[in-house]
Amino acid sequence: MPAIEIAALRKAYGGRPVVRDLDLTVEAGECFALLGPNGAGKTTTVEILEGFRSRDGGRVTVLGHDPAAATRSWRARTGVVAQTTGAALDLTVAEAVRHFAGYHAAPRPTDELIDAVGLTEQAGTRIEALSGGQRRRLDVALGVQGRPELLFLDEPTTGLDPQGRRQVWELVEALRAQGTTILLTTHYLDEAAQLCDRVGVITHGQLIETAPTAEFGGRLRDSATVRWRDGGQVREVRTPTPTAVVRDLLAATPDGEIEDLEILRPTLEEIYLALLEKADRAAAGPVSDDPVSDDPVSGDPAPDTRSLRRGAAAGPSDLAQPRAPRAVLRSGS
Ligand SMILES: Nc1ncnc2c1ncn2[C@@H]1O[C@H](COP(=O)(O)OP(=O)(O)OP(=O)(O)O)[C@@H](O)[C@H]1O
Repeated sequence: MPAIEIAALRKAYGGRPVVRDLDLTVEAGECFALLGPNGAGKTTTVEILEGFRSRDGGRVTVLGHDPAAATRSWRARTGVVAQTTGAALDLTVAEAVRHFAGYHAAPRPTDELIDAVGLTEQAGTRIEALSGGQRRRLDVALGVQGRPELLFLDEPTTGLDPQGRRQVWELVEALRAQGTTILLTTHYLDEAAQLCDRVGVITHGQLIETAPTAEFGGRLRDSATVRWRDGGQVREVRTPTPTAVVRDLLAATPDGEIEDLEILRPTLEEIYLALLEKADRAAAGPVSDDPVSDDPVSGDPAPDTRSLRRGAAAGPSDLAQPRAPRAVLRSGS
């Protein structure tokens, strides 16, 4: 049985829809990352799944139950790291952890848990005296304290320093290895790529893309940028067929040496931003969906390889601003 099943979920605030016919299935043991811009509807969706927010329509099943009718035993099987902390500020870290241990049947040992989130030195510090990042670490500790089957992580590493992020990642990886299902919302694409099996992108309350992390972006991922230098000028073409572009370039290069030739693939972040731009364009009006006639990342027209020859005038897509995608091949002088 999937850990989470959502069908046609709807939610509006004051008549304004913020979750619109959302469908999603998360399998047991899976880590799923929900990405999306501010206000996209991520927290609203997650809070409905947690049983903390009502829905207006659709079917939702979490660990076999409707969270709208959450029971104590069902809650004990889920862990929540929300965006805002709930622990009393005058407790020390250790007191808070011991206090919340009482809510769980088999809590993780206090010292082990505090150590796992890197708060051992702050165990005797009052929560009100912790930095924002240290409080976030405590939130994470309290969310995983009850060894949940399903863990909701709402932007768990926002505000953490790089070391804190790594510690939370290690904790999440350990939980995954133990079979915990994880639903993670994040603005960090590297975090989604590092931790999760699948990612989904939500914008305007709709899921516009769901894919295994390795396949995220579909044909956007297949788009490449061929960049080279021609007479001191940087030239650039975006294309789904970089080999053909390089072949044309070589044919037009008498000495067989293309200066500063690079073939670059879009980063996860570029793919994500391209998906959002496309969704924004679709929301604003009809767009072309033809994979050949449009460059899927830039939205530019497909390159005319005839214009690649040295000395030929470059069209607008040929000279698009370089955007520093990840290099996968580099050659040249
Ligand atoms: N209780 C509420 N009453 C009215 N509007 C709300 C309420 N909670 C959220 N919203 C609105 O619903 C929309 C979606 O909010 P939500 O918090 O789900 O987005 P999000 O994707 O989690 O954003 P972020 O990345 O900023 O956390 C936003 O426009 C927000 O202002």
